[in-house]
Amino acid sequence: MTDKFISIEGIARRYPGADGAATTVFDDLWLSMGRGEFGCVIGHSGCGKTTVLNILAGLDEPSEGAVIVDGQAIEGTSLDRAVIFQSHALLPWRTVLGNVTYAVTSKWRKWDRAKVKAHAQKFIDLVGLTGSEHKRPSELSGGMKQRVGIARALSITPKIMLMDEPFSALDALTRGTLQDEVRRICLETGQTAFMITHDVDEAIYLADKIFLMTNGPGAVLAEIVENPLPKDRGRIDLHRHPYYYALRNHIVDFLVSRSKTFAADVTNHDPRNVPVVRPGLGEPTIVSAPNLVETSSAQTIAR
Ligand SMILES: Nc1ncnc2c1ncn2[C@@H]1O[C@H](COP(=O)(O)OP(=O)(O)OP(=O)(O)O)[C@@H](O)[C@H]1O
Repeated sequence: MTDKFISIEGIARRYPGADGAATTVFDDLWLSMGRGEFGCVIGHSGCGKTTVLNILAGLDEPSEGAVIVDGQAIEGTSLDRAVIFQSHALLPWRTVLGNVTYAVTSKWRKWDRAKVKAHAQKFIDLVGLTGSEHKRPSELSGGMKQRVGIARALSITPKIMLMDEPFSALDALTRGTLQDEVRRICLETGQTAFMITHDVDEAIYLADKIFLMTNGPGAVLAEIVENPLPKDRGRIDLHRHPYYYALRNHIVDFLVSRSKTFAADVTNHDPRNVPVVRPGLGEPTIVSAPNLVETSSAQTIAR
C-alpha cells in the first residue's frame, strides 16, 4: 500500500491568453509519493515542471485540483516545505553561518543564540562547509553557495525538500559531489524530496520514482517510472548495473519521441491511473492498476 505523504490530486494550471482564451500548461495531474521517497520530474521545457514545484511549495496555486501533504491541503508557503533553487538565493550581506541561522531563527523564534548556532553548525558540517562559516557568498564558489542553500533548506528540518534543477549551473565535478551529498543526506535522514532535472543520469542516480511529463501546452503526466536499481547504487558505476541501459533508454526514448506524440498515440490515457513502469532486462514491467504490477514473475512487484 502506498503511503500518500504527498498527494497531488487533479491539478491543472491555466493562464489567460492574449485572445482572452485560457492556455492550459498542464491538466488533470495526479501523483503521489510516500514518506522518504525521492521523486524526480522530467519533461521538456515549458511542460510545467517549475509550476508544479511552485504549487507544491505554496508559491503558486493550481487553477483546479488540490495538493495534500501529510494529510493537509497546502495553503501558501510553509517552513515544512523548503525550496532549493538553481540560483542559490542567499543573503549576500550575511555569512554562511548567518544565512543558515536566519532560516533556523525563522522556524524556532524562541531559541537562544547558542542553540540556533549549534543547530546551524550541524547542517553546515553535514554539507561539508566546516571552516567556511564566516565567509560571505561573494567569497564562495558556485558549488559552495549551493551547499549553503542545501544546509539552509535542511536546517529547518522540512517535511519535503523541493529542488528546481539545483545542480544545473555547476561544473560536472561539483555536480557529482553534490549529488552524492544530497543522496547520502536523504538516505540518512529519510528526507522526502521532489526534484526537477533535465539530466537523465541524475534522475536515475537520485530518484526512486521518475515522473515523465509530455510536452506543453496541455501537458499530462504520461508515466511513472519506478527505479529498478538497488538502493545502494553508486554514481560512478551506475552504468554497470544490468538494468541501467534499459532504464536510461526508456526515459530517453520518451523524451525524444513519445513526449511529443503522446496525445495522438495514447487515446485511452487515464490521468488518475497513470501507468507505472519498471524498466528491467527485458520489456518494461507495466502496472496498469494501482494494486498490482505484472509481467514476468521475476519482476512482479506489489505497490
Ligand atoms: N505568469 C505566467 N503567465 C503566463 N504564462 C506563464 C506564467 N508563468 C509560466 N507560464 C507558462 O507556463 C509554462 C510552463 O512554465 P514552467 O516554468 O513551469 O515550465 P518548465 O517545464 O519548468 O520549463 P523549463 O524546463 O524551461 O524550466 C510556460 O509555457 C510558461 O510560459
